[in-house]
Amino acid sequence: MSYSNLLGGEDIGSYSSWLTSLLTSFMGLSSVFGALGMVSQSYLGSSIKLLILGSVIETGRRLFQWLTVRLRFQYSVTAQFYEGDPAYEWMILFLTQEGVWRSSRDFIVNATNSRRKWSVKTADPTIQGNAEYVPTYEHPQLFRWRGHWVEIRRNQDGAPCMTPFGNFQSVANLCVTIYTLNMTTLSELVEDARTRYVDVNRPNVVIHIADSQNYGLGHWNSVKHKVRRPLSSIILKDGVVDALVSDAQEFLKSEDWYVEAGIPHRRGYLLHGPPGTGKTSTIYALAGALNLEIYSLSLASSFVDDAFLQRAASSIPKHALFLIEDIDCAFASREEEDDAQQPVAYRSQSGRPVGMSAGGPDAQRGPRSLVSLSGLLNVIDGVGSEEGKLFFATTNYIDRLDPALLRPGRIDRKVAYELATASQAHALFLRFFPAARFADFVELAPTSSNVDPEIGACIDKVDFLATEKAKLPAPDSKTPQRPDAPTPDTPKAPAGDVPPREKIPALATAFAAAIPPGQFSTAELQCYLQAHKKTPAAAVAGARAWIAEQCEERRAREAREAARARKAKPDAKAKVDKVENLGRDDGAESPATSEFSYVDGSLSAADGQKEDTCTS
Ligand SMILES: Nc1ncnc2c1ncn2[C@@H]1O[C@H](COP(=O)(O)OP(=O)(O)OP(=O)(O)O)[C@@H](O)[C@H]1O
Repeated sequence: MSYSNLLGGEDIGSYSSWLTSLLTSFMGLSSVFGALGMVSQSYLGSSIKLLILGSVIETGRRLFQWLTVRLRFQYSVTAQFYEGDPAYEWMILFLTQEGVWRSSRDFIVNATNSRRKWSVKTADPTIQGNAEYVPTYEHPQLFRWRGHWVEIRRNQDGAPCMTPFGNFQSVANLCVTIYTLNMTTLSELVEDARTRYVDVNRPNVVIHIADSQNYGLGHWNSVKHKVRRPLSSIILKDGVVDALVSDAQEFLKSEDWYVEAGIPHRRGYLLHGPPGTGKTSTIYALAGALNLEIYSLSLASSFVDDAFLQRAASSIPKHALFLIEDIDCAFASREEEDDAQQPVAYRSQSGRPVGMSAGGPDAQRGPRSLVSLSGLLNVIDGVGSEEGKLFFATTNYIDRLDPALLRPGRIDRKVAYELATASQAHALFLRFFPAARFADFVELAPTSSNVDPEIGACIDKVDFLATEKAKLPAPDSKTPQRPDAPTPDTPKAPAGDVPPREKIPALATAFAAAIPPGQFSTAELQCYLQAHKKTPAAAVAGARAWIAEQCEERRAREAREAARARKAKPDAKAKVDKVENLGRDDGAESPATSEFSYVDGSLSAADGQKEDTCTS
C-alpha cells in the first residue's frame, strides 16, 4: 500500500512540505518546553510526591478496612433475625425498650391495632394512643448494652436472600452485631429480649396467625395480643375448666415420663359443641393461665394445603398451643360421605334440634379445604408432627369428623360444650352484675320510684324474697348453701328497704329461672345482658320478651332454611320431616310448632314450682 493511497491521492511533494512544517512547529514547541523546564521540574516533583502520598493513604485505607473486617469478624458476633420468626418479635420489643431508635427522624405512621409493630414511643405517652411510629431504620444504630457495643441494622427491602424458611425472598431482617470476644453474649442478649417479651406480654395472650401464604415472612406472619382472660370468667359445668387445666399442666411437666414410656410427647384436645358456648374462650384463658403462645390457623384458608400445614406445624416452637378452629370445615367424614342423607343438628337438652339447618350437611358445610385428611393426620401425630405441643381443635359438628381423626393419640380428650344451663345463666348474671359494682345499679336503690312498672314489680318481688331470706336463721355451716343464700353475717334488712347488694343474688336466681335451659348459648345470653349493663332488674323483667323475640327469629330462620332446602333438593321435605321427628322421639313437641318452652321468671318458679308459659 503506497503513501499516496493512504493520503487519499495527494502527491508526495505536498506531503513532504506538510511534514517539514510539522517538524518546524515541533522544534518551536520544544524550545518553549525547554524554557519552561526549570519550572516543570518542581511541579513534577510535587506531583510525584502527591501520587505517593495518595497511594499511601489509599493503601492505609484499604488496610484499615481489611483490618476492620478481620477484627469485626474476630471480635464480634453477628446474628440475623427474620420477620415472621418469634425471635424477631423479641428483638423488636427489646430495641423499643432500649430506645435504640430514638434518634430516628424518618417514620412510617400506622393506626394502632393489636399487631405489634416496630414502633417507638413518643415522649408523651398519652399521644401514642392511636398511632404507632415505625422508624424506617435506614442507617445503622449503635448502642450500649451491658457494657458491650451493639450495632443494629435493618434491611427493609433487602436483596433477595435465602431465608430460614428455605426460599429466596426479600424479607425485612434485622442484623445485630455485638462487639465482644465472648460468644455467649449473643445468647444472653437474645435471652434478655425473650424474658422482656414474656414479661411485657404477661397480661396478654400472644396469638400467631397464619394469614397469608407469604412464606418469606414465615408461616405465622401475623401476631396479635389479647388481654389475658381469667379462667374464672369461663362459665362451664363445675370442674370442666379445672380438669382441662390440670390435664394440660400435667402434660407440660411430664416430658421425661413420655420419653421413658416411649410415647410421643404431644396431647390433643377437641372442644365441640354449638357456637357461642365458650370453646375458643376456654382455649385463650387456658393459654393465658399456662403462659403458652397460641399458633392458630384455619384449614379453610385458600392458601393452606398439606405442604403449608406441614411446614407451619413444624415451625411451632415447643411448649406452645397449636389451634385449628372449626376443624370440620376441611372435609366430610367417611360416614358422612357414605350417608350424605344423614342430617346433622344439635339438640337441646330436651332432644330437640336447635339452630339447625333443615338442608342437611351439604347446606351447612362451609368451604372445603385444600388439606387432605392424611395431610392433617400426619401433622397431628405422624412423622410431620412436632413434639412438646398441645394440639387443640374446635368444631360445631363433631359428627362430621372422621373417626381416624378422633382416635386417642390424636385426640386424647374431648370436651362437650352445651347450650346454657340454669346454673350457667345464674353465674353469668352474677358476673355481669357483681355485688362490688352495686353502686352503679341505681334502679335498685330503695329511693328509685320512677322505674318502669314491670321493672318495679320485679324489684318488689326481689325485695320481698331478700327480706324473707334475711329473716331466716343463719344456716348451719354443714348444710350446703345455695349460691344466692345470704351469708350468716348478713344484717337483717327491714322489708321494703333491701340494700342493692342483696338484691343481686335474688335477681340472678330470677334470671336463671326465666331462661329455658339448653336453649340459648352463653354468647346469646351475654349479648342480652350487655344491653342491660347497669340495670339488672330491667334485665330480669325484660327476659321474657327477649326470649319470645328469639323464638320468633328462630322460627322465621328455620322456615327460610327449610324453604331453601326444599328448593335445592326434591327430597328435602323428607329430610326436614326426619329432622323434625328427632324432636318428637322423646315425646316433645315438634320444633316447628313449639321449639321453645321457658319457665316464668317468677319467684315461685325460682323456688321450684315451674310454670310453663311457652307460647305458640
Ligand atoms: N361458657 C362461657 N363462659 C363465658 N363466656 C362465654 C361462654 N360461652 C361463650 N361466652 C362468650 O361468648 C362469646 C363467644 O364465645 P366463644 O367464641 O368462646 O364461643 P365458641 O364456642 O368458640 O363459638 P364458635 O363455635 O362459634 O367458635 C365470647 O365473648 C365469650 O366471652
